Amino acid sequence: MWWVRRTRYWFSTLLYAGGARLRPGRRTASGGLETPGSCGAELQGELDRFGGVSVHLSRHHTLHGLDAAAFRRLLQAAIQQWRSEGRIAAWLHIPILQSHFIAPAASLGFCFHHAKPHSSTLTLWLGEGPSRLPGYATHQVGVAGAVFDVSTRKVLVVQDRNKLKNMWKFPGGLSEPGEDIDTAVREVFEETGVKSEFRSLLSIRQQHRSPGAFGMSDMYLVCRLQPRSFTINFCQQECLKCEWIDLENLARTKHTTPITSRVARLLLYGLREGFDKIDLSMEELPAVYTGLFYKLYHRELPESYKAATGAD
Ligand SMILES: NC(=O)C1=CN([C@@H]2O[C@H](COP(=O)(O)OP(=O)(O)OC[C@H]3O[C@@H](n4cnc5c(N)ncnc54)[C@H](O)[C@@H]3O)[C@@H](O)[C@H]2O)C=CC1
Ligand SMILES: [Mg+2]
Repeated sequence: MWWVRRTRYWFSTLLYAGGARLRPGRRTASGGLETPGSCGAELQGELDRFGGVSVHLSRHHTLHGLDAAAFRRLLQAAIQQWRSEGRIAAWLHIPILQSHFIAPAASLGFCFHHAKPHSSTLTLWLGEGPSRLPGYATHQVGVAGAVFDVSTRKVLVVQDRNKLKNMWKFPGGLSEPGEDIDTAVREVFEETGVKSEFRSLLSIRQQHRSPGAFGMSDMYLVCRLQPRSFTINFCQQECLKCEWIDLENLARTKHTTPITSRVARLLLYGLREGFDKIDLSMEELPAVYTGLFYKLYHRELPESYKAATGAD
């Protein structure tokens, strides 16, 4: 019951963060603050395991109607308190409709950490020396499917409608948050109408400063998929063409991208020597965090090694 544990953890951190909870005062009719100790506006934080304080403004109903200057005073008092308590960082989660609190927070040293469609998160390092807070996510993950039919030796390829050069490539696209590498199965179906099953991971490309990733880094993974249907019904918005083509032709043609050409040669090698020579197969394992699982990809380990400790 991981969620029971999580709920308990949340309450205990909230209680432990009692010191991080402030009552600097209440707004008066004139917009000022009354003396500390009175009830009213307060910034209630949760302590994280590193000693940082996290404040979710959406949980602070007393902030409604507060102007930027009053919020700045409240936050300034809170920062002073957190410093005196030895907190190492402050995290401020601001709903988009309370974005007028961003400027006063920035004037006190807060910077953007990340933004989601309906909220932004700002941080302030309070510890010694330069900030040790990790940055936000830096990569996007694109997954493509090399759908290969062993009996006909044909592989499914598309030409992108939005590209300047029309090269053959494997159908694929960006992984949604929380989605597994078998994004490839979904993307292949959405782009081509062909149903398939995941077999293995074949290659990983990492590229930095990618224009398609808003200047961030791009991981592009190609999977080997087994076709479960063959009729093509391709997406007209994304693709110009979609065909089953001979694998040897794909390995030879100039009308393809270098990565597609390399993976075609990898598939040819697998076809001749056995796919176990090229496949990174997948196994689902329990994570150290209770209730969570992950998928691990590597070359097949012989049974005799699976339980081995490494000692002779
Ligand atoms: N070597 C290869 O064979 C290639 C590999 N890739 C990799 O494929 C992955 C991405 O796959 P895609 O098929 O491009 O993604 P995708 O299939 O998830 O979505 C692409 C579609 O999103 C829409 N779109 C994207 N950016 C847009 C924008 N700025 N404005 C409006 N619409 C927009 C367009 O409709 C586009 O057709 C990346 O990891 C990339 O590195 C991409 C091209 C070639
Ligand atoms: Mg695509």
